Amino acid sequence: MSEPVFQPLHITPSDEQRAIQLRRTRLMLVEANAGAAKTTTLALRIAQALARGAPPESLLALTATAPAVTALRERLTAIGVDRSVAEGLRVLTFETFCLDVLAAAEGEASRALVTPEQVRPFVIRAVERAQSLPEERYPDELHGDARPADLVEGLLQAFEVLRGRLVLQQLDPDERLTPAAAESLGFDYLTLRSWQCFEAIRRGGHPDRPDFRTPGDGVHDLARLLLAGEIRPEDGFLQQGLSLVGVDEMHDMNRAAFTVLKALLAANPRAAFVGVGDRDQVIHAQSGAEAGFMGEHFRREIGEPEVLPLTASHRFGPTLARHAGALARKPYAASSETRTVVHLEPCPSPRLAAEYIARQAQAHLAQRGPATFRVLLRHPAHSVRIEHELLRLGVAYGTAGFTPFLARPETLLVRGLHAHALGNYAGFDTPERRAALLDAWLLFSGAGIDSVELRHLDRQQAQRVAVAEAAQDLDATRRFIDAHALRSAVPDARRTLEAALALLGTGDDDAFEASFLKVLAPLSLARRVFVREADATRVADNITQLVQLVLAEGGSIAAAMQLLATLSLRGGEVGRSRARPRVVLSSIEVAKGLEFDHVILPHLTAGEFGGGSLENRNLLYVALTRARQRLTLTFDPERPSRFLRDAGFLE
Ligand SMILES: Nc1ncnc2c1ncn2[C@@H]1O[C@H](COP(=O)(O)OP(=O)(O)OP(=O)(O)O)[C@@H](O)[C@H]1O
Repeated sequence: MSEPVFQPLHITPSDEQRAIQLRRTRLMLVEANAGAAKTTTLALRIAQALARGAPPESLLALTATAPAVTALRERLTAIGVDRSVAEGLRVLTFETFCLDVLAAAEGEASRALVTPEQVRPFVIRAVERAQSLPEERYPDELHGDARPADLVEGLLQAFEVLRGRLVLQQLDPDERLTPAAAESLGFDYLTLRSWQCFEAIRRGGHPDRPDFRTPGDGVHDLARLLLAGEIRPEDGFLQQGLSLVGVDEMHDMNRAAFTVLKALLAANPRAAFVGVGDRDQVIHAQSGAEAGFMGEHFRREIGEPEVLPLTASHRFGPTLARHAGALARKPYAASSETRTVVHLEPCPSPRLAAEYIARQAQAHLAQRGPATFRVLLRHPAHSVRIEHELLRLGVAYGTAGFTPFLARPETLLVRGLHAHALGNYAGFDTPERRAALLDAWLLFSGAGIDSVELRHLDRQQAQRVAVAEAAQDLDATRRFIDAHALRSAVPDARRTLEAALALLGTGDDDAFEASFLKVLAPLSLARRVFVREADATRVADNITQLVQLVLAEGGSIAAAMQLLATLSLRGGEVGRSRARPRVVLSSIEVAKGLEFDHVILPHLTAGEFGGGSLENRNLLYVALTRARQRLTLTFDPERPSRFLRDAGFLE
């Protein structure tokens, strides 16, 4: 009897796609260029399994990131898998999958610490513990000039690598850590001792589960427990009766995820495996992602896969394929009927670029078709001017991967300082808006809530209650700023904020232009709050962009602030509209795996897109290859990015 063959809607699969869809090989890998239909073909393979009668719960698709989950779900419904079936399928990030397995094994989920700011106190405690353990054999290796608080950023980065690469698991269990062993693992002794203490704090205190998990710890903990034999493939937690395991974006896999995959395949010997990826899209190398897991490691540790090709891009035409191929230095064919237009727009200043992009967005919306329009940004600070122009023109837009600039705490702080200095709270007319403003004040002032009535609550809850109460009316808001946000501020922050208030209180526009940024010192202000230097820099850049924008308005500072208040109200209305916005500004990371009819990639100017590192090149490669019909690149003609030449856009 011939078997049923799934027939997709809207597309006619190529012979290469059909081969992957129908092949019953146990292990299959597909390495292919962006847009060559990897995700679609994985979706076809899953749909084929359903057509053969596989129960939906026996199918599992895993990805490294949340955007890749969205992309695969979209493809499944696009090819005609019934929406209710598609929604019921397990398409998960490795992290979510592992957290589910751990919750089953441990009986209860551990609490999640998500931001570096939440993790910071534990890192500091870990360093202090490492430096004071009485049994330490190499105390001299652990004391330098830096204070533990100054080490946090570097340690968090190192911890991400240690987690993803399972570095300490490479040591013999009986081997003690020595400075020489640390060096052979590529880390300094203090980092590894601090990590051991951090892990002891994180995992101590409860016999069955860690006290908390940070992002990546789901995969890390499950991999660790598997390697230690504390959870075994045959224990049942991984035996899930699977008939198919698919992995999308497999180039983003690290050692920890690979360890879980290996155990999962061992626990489900009847499951076929299909992995798809593109080594030029590795953008998570900082957590140990390596294309080798779809190459030599796979062969050595899991088995010899059948490798099937997907040769040509179905997303865009030959011109864009040629540029993407030049950038990644590899052959790139296109079979798409689409003649993707590539347009270079020289923009001598960021302001001109923002105006150009906003006009393009406006023209796009005027067409009223279903086509999608996405502006992909290397840095969220680049969105400030663009959003400003969009708001001016009344263009409805959304953001993905970052907060709209008017809702960012640093924007609220600058507006709030001006409002407080002049007693004019225009734009802060609802309790929600005032609460957001007060949260921003508390964030940057470092002030805690010290109230006898709220002592029974933790810091976050106490802040929520106190802020909600103070935001009820304007007078209470004002009083709260004076009595809490300023008076209980950490001394440095208080001095800075009071100086900024004094400057703004003069109403002197020349003084604002000459000294506001000097007085506010955004980078120092942000460094007090954020652990990662990159976050502090981003926030400081946003403040600088905002101040430049206020100055560029040309009129008085008060009028510019009033305009921001008006635009903020308008932005709020846009945000409340239920329709899916057809113009979206996003980071490149969250656009991975997705595609749009018109993509604009601004600021391909020297120094703006990051250096010529492999990570930046891969980010650009991902960004370019999101376009279907039109790709627009803006750049300063005096200082074009070297990538424009590498990709053959410029001679
Ligand atoms: N046989 C086909 N005919 C026409 N279009 C197709 C066909 N197969 C896939 N496509 C279309 O090609 C586009 C790219 O497919 P897909 O997103 O699966 O590529 P990908 O290789 O996963 O891309 P990326 O690496 O960027 O994630 C989609 O719009 C998809 O609908």
